[in-house]
Amino acid sequence: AGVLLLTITASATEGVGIVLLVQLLSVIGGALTDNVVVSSVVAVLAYLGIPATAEGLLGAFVSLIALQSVVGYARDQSVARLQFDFADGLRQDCFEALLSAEWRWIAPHRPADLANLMLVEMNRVGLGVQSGLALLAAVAAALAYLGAALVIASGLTLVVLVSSGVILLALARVNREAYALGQLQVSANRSLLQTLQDSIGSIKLAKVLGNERRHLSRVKEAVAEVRDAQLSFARNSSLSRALFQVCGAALLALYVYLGLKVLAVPLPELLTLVIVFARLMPLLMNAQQQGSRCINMLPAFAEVSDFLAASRAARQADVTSEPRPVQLAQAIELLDVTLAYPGRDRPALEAVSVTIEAGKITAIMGPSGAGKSSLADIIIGLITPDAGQLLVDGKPVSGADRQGWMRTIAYMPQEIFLFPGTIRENLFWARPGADEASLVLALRQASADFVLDLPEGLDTQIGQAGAGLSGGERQRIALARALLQQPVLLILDEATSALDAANSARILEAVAALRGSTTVVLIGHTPAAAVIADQVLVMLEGRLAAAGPWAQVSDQLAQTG
Ligand SMILES: Nc1ncnc2c1ncn2[C@@H]1O[C@H](COP(=O)(O)OP(=O)(O)OP(=O)(O)O)[C@@H](O)[C@H]1O
Repeated sequence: AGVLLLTITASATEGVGIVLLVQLLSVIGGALTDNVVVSSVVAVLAYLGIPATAEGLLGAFVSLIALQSVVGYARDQSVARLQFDFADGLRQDCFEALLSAEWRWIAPHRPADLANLMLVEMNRVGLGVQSGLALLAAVAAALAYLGAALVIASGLTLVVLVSSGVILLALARVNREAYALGQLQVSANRSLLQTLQDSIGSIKLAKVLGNERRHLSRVKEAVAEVRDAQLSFARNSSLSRALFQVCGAALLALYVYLGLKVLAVPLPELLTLVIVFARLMPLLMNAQQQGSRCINMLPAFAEVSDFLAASRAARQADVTSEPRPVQLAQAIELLDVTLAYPGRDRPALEAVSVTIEAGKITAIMGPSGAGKSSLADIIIGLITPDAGQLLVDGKPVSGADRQGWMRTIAYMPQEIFLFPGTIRENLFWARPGADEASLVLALRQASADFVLDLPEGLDTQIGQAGAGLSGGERQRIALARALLQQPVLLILDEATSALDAANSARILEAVAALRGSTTVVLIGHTPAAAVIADQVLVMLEGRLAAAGPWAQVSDQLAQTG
């Protein structure tokens, strides 16, 4: 509302300025214009003690322009603030909606696409808002000029109005192209970010394989795609500006001719009209340019608002701010669980029923794609199965309990994440403000007490994503962080598969020591984990193929081949 008020005020000063100008010309020409608006302006000036002389009018004109500049300055500041407030607010809404969405909806999204949406497209939305407000300002100023022109010479102004409308209509095709180019820009931005992320993520591999040039040419292609979309839009803008200028000049010449020869408009008014139209044309041109920029940004806005609507529709139901922790005393059961991902012929899980006893270690094994991670996602409560149930101590985990159940679980994926900062800060993520003794105990339990021997101990800084530590060290710190949570259930999803035998054995030893106190689920391909497990579940093509102690299951597998 503030921006609108400032825009209207700035525009009104433009209109009044013109009226002052016509009055000035009348004074110079010696004939005062007999017009209600002009005489009102003169009356206001008289009230302010400013005489309707050349000096008085010139002084009023300069003061008015100064006022206009001050208001314009304030408006520009407000527009900039509004632009960022809008984009930042939308960014925050999108991120909140993303965090609150069901994992099943989030999982297929590529991180680079989400980053592109939150960074690049959101900035473009901000620029669109800026253009929209500039369009509003240009239209308001044009209306003020037109208002002043109507006061001075209504007939001629109507001709101007109609012909300006015709020019704008003629540019409709240019605007349609601006929209299509905006859509192209969205897909080009997305593919650039994706290509950059892939290439940066695989620099090490590129060096080893010696295919840096291939990466370079892929990035070059993606950059060229973005540049082409931007250049096409710049060409589109320049073309519309050039067309507008030529048509504007031709029309101005026509109006002056009509004013002089046909409508016999008095000279001071005609001169003022020339000024009005000479100022009006760039304003309308600016309005067209800003409008076209706004249209170009519309696909980015559509992308962002579609994403926001879809993530809100995928909102995890029954989210409460204070979830009740779910206790586990006897067993976790899956009953006839079936899960199918969209676009896949075969269900990822088909009628799977398993029991995981509390305090025991369960290993889920099977080849790649057998459904191990999907099974873990259902046990965690991240995904609700299409059919079947998750029971904890015989009670279904659904509604608000699902959130409470997730809070009691620690999950360690293969690609663990350490935040940049100290080891202590990383451990605090699991239990803020945990005392020294608990930290040391968790590190010992996770076989990560090497940390205590580092020169800076718990205050050792670790780089981005845990740089400066070996894979095994990172994994053990992550295990200590998971244990600090004092989880009811600990899930290690392929957590040792990237480690060497010695490191993997260390982690498994630490896990084996949890037997009796924590329920553990180990997911993996290797028998090493199965050996320490009380129970092994073997998955094959989405079905449970065997279940029991490793000795029994391995015999069964050997028999069936
Ligand atoms: N988000 C998803 N969208 C579509 N299909 C998926 C999705 N996640 C998994 N799948 C498919 O479901 C099946 C089971 O996948 P899952 O990740 O559970 O197997 P897995 O046994 O854990 O495999 P791996 O050992 O390779 O991690 C696979 O065919 C996989 O392609």
